[in-house]
Amino acid sequence: MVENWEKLQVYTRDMKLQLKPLLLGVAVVAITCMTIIALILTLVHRQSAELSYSTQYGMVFDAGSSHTALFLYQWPGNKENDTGIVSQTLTCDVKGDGISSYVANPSGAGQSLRECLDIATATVPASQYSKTPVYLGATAGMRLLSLQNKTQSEEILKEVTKTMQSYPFDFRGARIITGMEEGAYGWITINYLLEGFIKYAFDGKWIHPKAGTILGALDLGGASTQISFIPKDPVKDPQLAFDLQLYSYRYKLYSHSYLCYGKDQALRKLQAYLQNTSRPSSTVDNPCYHKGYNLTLKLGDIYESPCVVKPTPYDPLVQITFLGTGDSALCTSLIEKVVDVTNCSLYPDCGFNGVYQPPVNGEFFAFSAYFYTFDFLGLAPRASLFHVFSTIASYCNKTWETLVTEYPKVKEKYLRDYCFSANYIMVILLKGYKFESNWDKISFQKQVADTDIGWTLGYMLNLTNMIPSDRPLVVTGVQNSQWAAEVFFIVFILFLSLIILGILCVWGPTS
Ligand SMILES: Nc1ncnc2c1ncn2[C@@H]1O[C@H](COP(=O)(O)OP(=O)(O)O)[C@@H](O)[C@H]1O
Ligand SMILES: [Ca+2]
Repeated sequence: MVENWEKLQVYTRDMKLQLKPLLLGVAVVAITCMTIIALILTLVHRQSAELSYSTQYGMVFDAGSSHTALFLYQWPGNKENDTGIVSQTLTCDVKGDGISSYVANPSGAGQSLRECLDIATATVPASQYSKTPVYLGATAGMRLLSLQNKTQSEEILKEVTKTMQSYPFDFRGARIITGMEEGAYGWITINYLLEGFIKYAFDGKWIHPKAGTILGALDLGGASTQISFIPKDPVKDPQLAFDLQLYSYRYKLYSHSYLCYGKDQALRKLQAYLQNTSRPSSTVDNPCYHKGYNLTLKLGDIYESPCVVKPTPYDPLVQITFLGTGDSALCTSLIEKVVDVTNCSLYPDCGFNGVYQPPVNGEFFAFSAYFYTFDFLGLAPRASLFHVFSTIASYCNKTWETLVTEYPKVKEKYLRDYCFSANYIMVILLKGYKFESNWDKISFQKQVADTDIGWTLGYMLNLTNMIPSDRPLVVTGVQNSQWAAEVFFIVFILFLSLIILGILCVWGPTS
């Protein structure tokens, strides 16, 4: 018995001696292999996660009264709830005038969009076409046309729809947006780009920026102009109040769009006023045009718009000639005759033409034609009131001959209109919106973070639900389920290795 017992002990000891290096080897190999596998799996997980986060695209046509432009945006996929993440990939200017000018040839409006759609097709990866939403929003030019002739405006929208649907993108509609939307979306664009709604802090938390970091928006188009801001006190007229809930915060926005008060329609009003006061003469001085610049128009060019009242008698083919006199002060006083800055009968607070407006509040960005005009005159982003007035006066005072030699590359239409536009801007900003004591709060800007300021980005963010009404969740680099799988796998390997090492320890040193 004793002999057998000793034999068994010797046998076991020999076995242990033989197995120990084997088990140790197995443990080391297992730990190494599993660590490698864990690393590979982690990498694979991350890679596949990155693939599923491929860049997404969205685009919006801004069909303005004077021209149409396409804006293509991109953002990392599945991170739509983040903020400050959407950026502008490209812009494309559609050749020709705005879509409302295609009354006689509606299919031409559709055709005009093709060039930009082709460029977008070449830019967006083919795999993303069907996931790329495309919108068209038409503004005041089409608003006016639909007032004049609804059938014609519908015909044009039908044609642009047809063209957009013939591309492989996710067509989400072509419509006329309201003035209120135009104002509110411009305001959303600015504050989204400036991270005024929500900020991603260094500690990984979403924070709501301090009050006062929200800016107001001033947009000057050709046919309408918009003002949008958060007033100090609640908006009294519910028709001009825009209630928004963005990332759990409520904003009570004041927004108004003045139809017919874009700079091109305002110029028509001025021309109509001059024509009316000069009748029956067929020539009249225009102090908003430069000395040496004469312009002959048919009455139809002035009066074929719902923004002006036709005279009686009226013959659209009769001609009138405007003779430029380049007098800034006179130009301003004429503008004050077509923009009613005195009529505030309904409310103590008002903008112009009797429209209710609470006192302006906070900082503002002025974009579109505000920017083009002030940038051309070297007054952007900011200049003192004194400098602004003297610059405008000396520009208006230049003869047409001097201007053409000084700026050979600038379009005649723009060069001719900057004097009027600059004076118009000063009238509506100072006397209309009452920025007299807040002039230094306005900054004339075109872009924020390489993205154009306009209503299109806000429109897309809203329609694709990229600005949730509630606070976004913190987004990690990979999906949560993948994280869980990876963590579980690593813990499992460590556990297994510990068991093997434990067995070795229990068997203890044998030699
Ligand atoms: N480079 C420029 N210089 C001056 N004015 C410009 C320039 N580019 C565009 N504009 C003007 O800006 C205005 C843009 O208005 P638009 O967006 O077409 O109309 P709306 O917004 O009223 O539908 C037009 O009056 C156009 O002539
Ligand atoms: Ca516009």
